Amino acid sequence: MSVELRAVGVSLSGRRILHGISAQLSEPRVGIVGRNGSGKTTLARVVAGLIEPNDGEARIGGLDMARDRRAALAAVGIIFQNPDHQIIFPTVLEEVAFGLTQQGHPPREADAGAQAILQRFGKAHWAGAATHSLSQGQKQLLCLMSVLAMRPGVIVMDEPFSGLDIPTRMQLMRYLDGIDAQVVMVTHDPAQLRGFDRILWLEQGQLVADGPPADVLPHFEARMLEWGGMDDLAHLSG
Ligand SMILES: Nc1ncnc2c1ncn2[C@@H]1O[C@H](COP(=O)(O)OP(=O)(O)OP(=O)(O)O)[C@@H](O)[C@H]1O
Repeated sequence: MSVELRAVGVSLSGRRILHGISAQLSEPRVGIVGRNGSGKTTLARVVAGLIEPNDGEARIGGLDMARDRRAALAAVGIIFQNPDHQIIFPTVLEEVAFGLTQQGHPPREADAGAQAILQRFGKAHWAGAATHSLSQGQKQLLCLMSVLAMRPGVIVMDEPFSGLDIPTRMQLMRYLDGIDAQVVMVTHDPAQLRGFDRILWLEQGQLVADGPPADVLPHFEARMLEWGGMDDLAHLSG
């Protein structure tokens, strides 16, 4: 699977948010870093097909995700920062089965698929559990299992570990290690990108660096520390 961004430009509410982003992403683990407001979430939503670019195009496996929603449902899974915005069903099994039903699987098949993924993660006993009773980390794992049940080629994650304590984060990162799908992950924490293959660094909606972590992250961290030492918060509006 490969994500292809060709001169992607996005305007929201009349404001230019992304400018001419081009990248062909075929590496298994791709990180997107940048300051608050640099356009990371917008780019992640473009990759997932949730935003159609005003200019250029975004494709996965040659298909335009924003125009072909059926293909998008099969090709790309999405995990957001807050699992509470994603979970809609009262029980774990219903939540996991929902995506499979949406993909067109009949109910019994969807239930079997949901059971299988719970089993794979050693969580078969969660099937009847109330989703609202889960901890934040458990909810995020539920989202991950729900997405994996749909067997996407690409998983887009937007700050998936913020708000989780260190052991929970480490555990979820270990789960990620074992996943075959390509992962495109937005974060501003370089520590979460250990083992990644490629990093895109966005500033003010433009790609300012693109390469292996060893090349990009030291510059990114140095720049963040440099900016952190300055009083520039007053300039962030606009
Ligand atoms: N629907 C919208 N309408 C207008 N402007 C928007 C909209 N959504 C985002 N923006 C603006 O686009 C810019 C980029 O936002 P985006 O959420 O993509 O950045 P980000 O890098 O993910 O930020 P953060 O790290 O704070 O989540 C910000 O200035 C934001 O205010």
